Amino acid sequence: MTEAPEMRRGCFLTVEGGEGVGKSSNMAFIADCLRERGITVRQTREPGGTPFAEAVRQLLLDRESAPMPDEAELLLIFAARASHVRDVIKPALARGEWVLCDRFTDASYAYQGAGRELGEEAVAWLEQWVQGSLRPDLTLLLDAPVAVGFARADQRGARDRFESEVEAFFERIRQAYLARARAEPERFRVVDASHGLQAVQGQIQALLDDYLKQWQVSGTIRND
Ligand SMILES: Nc1ncnc2c1ncn2[C@@H]1O[C@H](COP(=O)(O)OP(=O)(O)O)[C@@H](O)[C@H]1O
Ligand SMILES: Cc1cn([C@H]2C[C@H](O)[C@@H](COP(=O)(O)OP(=O)(O)O)O2)c(=O)[nH]c1=O
Repeated sequence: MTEAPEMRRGCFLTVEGGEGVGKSSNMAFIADCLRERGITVRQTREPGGTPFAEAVRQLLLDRESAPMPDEAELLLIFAARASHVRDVIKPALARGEWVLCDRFTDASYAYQGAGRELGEEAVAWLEQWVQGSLRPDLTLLLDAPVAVGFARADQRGARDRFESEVEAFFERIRQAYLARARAEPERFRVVDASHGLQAVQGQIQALLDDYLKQWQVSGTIRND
């Protein structure tokens, strides 16, 4: 008999993409799709997810923050992540919950590794040190041209510290995300986020249905 997904160790699902592609708009939709199937979902975000990490987020996003070296930005992101991983993500997964996270370490590869041009090596080292073997099981990459994302993000309000960067920064980020998706096709699902919200949600629903079938068939239990 196939074991119900909620009986196993939880699944770690992340949502990634550039600015304004619709991550925040789709988080509740994804959580609802999973809950409708009886799955317990812990919805969270990065940078953030714990009081400490949310304080670091303020520092990172605030345009009035004192200028910081790119290396300091990367270290702050991993400082926040250490708290989030230890206090929220790992305990939830151990309880068998599904963790749905708005951005995770793929964002560090894309924004700091490629956008800030710090390279992959420093990110990979911090990833291993801070996370151990913890990696997302499934990553939905919402992809849209940079100009499309910004036209949407600008409707939302004033730009934060990251959003104030030049267009070339966001082109590097988009290409880095797409390259990561090509390198790990079994983990990534790329969603064409340039369409309207309903069409995007249709794609997401189909991808999730497909993934849930796989999850039920394989009966995967990971041992971190
Ligand atoms: N597929 C879509 N088509 C049109 N507008 C969208 C779509 N997805 C999101 N939006 C709108 O674009 C803006 C940015 O979306 P948001 O979800 O905040 O993006 P992100 O979290 O990826 O930066 C919001 O005003 C949202 O209502
Ligand atoms: C998780 C993470 C986020 N970020 C940046 C990307 C975003 O500009 C910012 C905040 O993320 P987010 O709240 O997802 O921004 P938005 O909804 O505007 O897309 O943090 C990094 O640079 N590196 C990281 O590792």
